[in-house]
Formats: sequence, structure tokens, C-alpha cells
Amino acid sequence: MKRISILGSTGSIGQNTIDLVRRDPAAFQVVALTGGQNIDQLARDAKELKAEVAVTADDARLDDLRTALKGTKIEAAAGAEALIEAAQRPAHWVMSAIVGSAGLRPGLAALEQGATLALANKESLVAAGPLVMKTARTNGARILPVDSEHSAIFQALRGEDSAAVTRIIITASGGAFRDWPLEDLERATPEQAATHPNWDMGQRITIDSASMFNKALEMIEAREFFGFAPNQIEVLIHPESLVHAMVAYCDGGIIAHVGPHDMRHAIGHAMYWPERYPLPVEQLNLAAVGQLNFHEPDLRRYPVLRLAREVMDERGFSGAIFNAAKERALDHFIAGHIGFCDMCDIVEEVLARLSSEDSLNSAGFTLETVLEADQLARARADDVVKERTR
Ligand SMILES: NC(=O)C1=CN([C@@H]2O[C@H](COP(=O)(O)OP(=O)(O)OC[C@H]3O[C@@H](n4cnc5c(N)ncnc54)[C@H](OP(=O)(O)O)[C@@H]3O)[C@@H](O)[C@H]2O)C=CC1
Ligand SMILES: CC(=O)[C@@H](O)[C@H](O)COP(=O)(O)O
Ligand SMILES: [Mn+2]
Repeated sequence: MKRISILGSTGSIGQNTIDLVRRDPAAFQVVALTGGQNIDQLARDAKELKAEVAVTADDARLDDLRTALKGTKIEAAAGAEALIEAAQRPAHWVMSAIVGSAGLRPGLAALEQGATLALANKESLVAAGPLVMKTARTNGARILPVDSEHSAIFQALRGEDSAAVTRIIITASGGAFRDWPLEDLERATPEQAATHPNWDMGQRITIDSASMFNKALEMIEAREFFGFAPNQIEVLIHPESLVHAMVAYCDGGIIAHVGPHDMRHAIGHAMYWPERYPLPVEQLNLAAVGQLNFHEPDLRRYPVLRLAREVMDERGFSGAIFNAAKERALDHFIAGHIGFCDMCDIVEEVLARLSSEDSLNSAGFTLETVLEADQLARARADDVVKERTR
């Protein structure tokens, strides 16, 4: 029986993971489940799956969690350190599905205990790619990609020599506003942005999909995970979201990964790897699909793709700054403080302001300095928002 933990179990990826666990109960023993505000879901799942421990990220919700778990033997805990302790509990496989850079420290803790980390939390790799990969190497731990494009690349690479790969192509749906006139974008609301044409996902990644920040993060994620050079990483708009990524080889062949837009494929692939296991996802009928379309992204509509290339070239702390500034800009957009198009401008401005920050330029790349860069970027993003909304 595989001992598994699910970090971010109450979210979209977490619930899809639990769906697969529920369908194969003899295969998995659940160690830890973690959530944030959704205490009812966390407690319900912990009871059903007989978890050892349930953790909420919010200290103030500990009493609620204790009440919800009353009469069971399940431990209840709360707060950032409790999340790390949960990730350190011996497990064979840990799903990293907390949203945002809050997932970084728990993910590292899981790698430090040698667990296989199923990585949905792309923000960890964007903020601290070299550190995450090194932590896996030094602890003999494995990272398996869960982000659909990266799972697709992993599958299309088929363990082949990466020197034979000329480029990888990551597909993007184009998001909620792909067909909107450009001049309407500045009036787009958070509710409109949080509607995805194909995928059913959490609110934040869905808005990132509309702004193309999601794809920008994924380009950097691909660079950090697979080690491809920035000029080998391409993005194509593919409105059907059925081809998740393609790997092009030096002999002219391109291997595409095709599948329905259902994250249980990528999650299940990481759960059962290196085996293939029957999963409850639709078998695509390509004759019924009929057409698969691809086109180049328009950088006027998606200016953040240009920023992603600058971040990939720069490396260092620019990934942590890019991600944290994006997280704050997104908070401000959701709160109605700024418009949809302001998010990219704010992140660009924060990157520019922090490029000459002495405390970062002289620092080594450690967890502490990455967290410092993250905090600085959040503060600068708040400054920029204040200046623009004065
Ligand atoms: N959804 C998808 O299909 C895909 C998601 N991903 C990535 O997977 C990750 C999760 O995405 P998704 O499931 O959509 O997100 P959701 O918003 O649906 O879920 C996020 C999870 O993180 C918890 N959480 C929120 N804030 C914190 C915090 N500060 N500390 C600890 N836990 C927290 C939430 O708890 P609660 O809800 O209880 O407050 C919830 O369990 C993201 O990194 C995303 O980019 C990648 C590819 C596809
Ligand atoms: C399912 C998944 O991996 C998401 O990251 C998805 O790719 C989002 O869709 P976009 O292509 O619209 O960003
Ligand atoms: Mn993705």
C-alpha cells in the first residue's frame, strides 16, 4: 500500500486526486490532508479516507477543524509550520497542490524526506527551480509533473536523450478573452476572467489563463524542470485544449500528447507511474472532434509572454519576483483595485524596480533569500498599485 499525502486537498487538483484515491482504496493509505478555509471539506475527506492528520493553513481555524474532527482519532493542526510537519510525515507520494508560493516550503519538506513529489504547484519551480531540483537530487527524491503541459512533455519525451530534442511546444487555450476585441480587455471583470473555455480549475489559475500569466509561469516551469533553453520553448494557441504539449526532435518528428481536458489523466499518470493504469477519463473520439487548430499568440493581447522570456533569460531571483508580484497583482485585480491589463504592467514595474535591489544582487540563492525576494516583490507590487490608484 502506498502512503500518500495531499497538500491542498480541498482545491480543484486536491479533489481530483481524492477522486482517484476513492476509486482505488486498496492501493493507498492517506497520511496527511491539508487545506485552507474549507474546513468542512477537509474534515469530511479526512474522515472518509481515514487520514492520520488534517491541517488547515489558517491558525485561526484550528478550533473549527478540531470541532469537525471530534470523536475521531485524526490529529488536527494549523499554520504554516504544521503544513511543513505534515509534508515531512513519511510518505511514498505527496501531491503538491497548494496554490501560490505558499506551496514551496511544504513541497521542499516532502522532497527532504525522500517522497515522490507530484508537482501541480508550478509556482515552486518558477520561484525556486534550482533549489527545488537540487533538493530532489540530494535526497534521492523524484518529482513527477502534474501540470498538464509538463505531464504531456514528460510523456512525449519517453525517456529519450534530450539532446535529440530541438524544441518543445506548450499549448494555451487563449483563456476567457481570446476572442474579445483588444480594446475591451481593460474593462474585463474578475468574474468574466474566472471562466475557462475548457478546463474546470481554481479561480486563480483560471484568471491567470485569461491573462496568459499561467502560460508564462509554465514556460519558466518547463525551463526549470526539463532544462531546455528559453529559445527551445514555444507557445501556441490551441483553442481545443486537447493537445497539451508537443516535443520536436532533430529528425523532424514531433510527438504530441493528446487527451481530454481532465486533470485526472495527469494526476493519475503521476500516481501510478511508471505503470499505466485505467483512469476514469473520456477516451477521445478524434473523428467527432474533427479539427485541431493552432496559431501564434498575439503579444499585444498577451504581453506577459514577452516578460516570461526576460525572466527565463535572467534567472536568479527574477522568477520569485515575477511570481510574487503576479500573485499580488492578481489579489488586487480580484479585489477590484486595478484593471485586468494593469496586472502585467505592475509585474513589469516590480521586476524593473527590484533589478537594482542591492540586498538581492549580492545574495546567494537559498530558501531564505528566495522568500526575501518574494516578500520584497509583494511589497513593491502593493507600492505600485498604490501609486497608480492614488
Ligand atoms: N486546477 C487545475 O486544474 C490545475 C492547477 N494547477 C496548479 O495546482 C495548484 C492548485 O491549483 P487549484 O487546485 O486550481 O487551486 P484551488 O484554489 O482550487 O486550491 C488551492 C488549495 O490550496 C489551499 N490554499 C490556499 N491558500 C493556501 C495557503 N496560503 N497555504 C496553504 N494552502 C492554501 C486551498 O485551501 P482552501 O480551498 O481550503 O482555502 C486549496 O486546498 C496551483 O499551483 C495551480 O497553478 C496546475 C495545473 C492544473
Ligand atoms: C490544466 C492545466 O494544466 C492548466 O494549466 C491549463 O493549461 C490552463 O489552460 P490555459 O492553456 O488556458 O492556460
Ligand atoms: Mn497547465
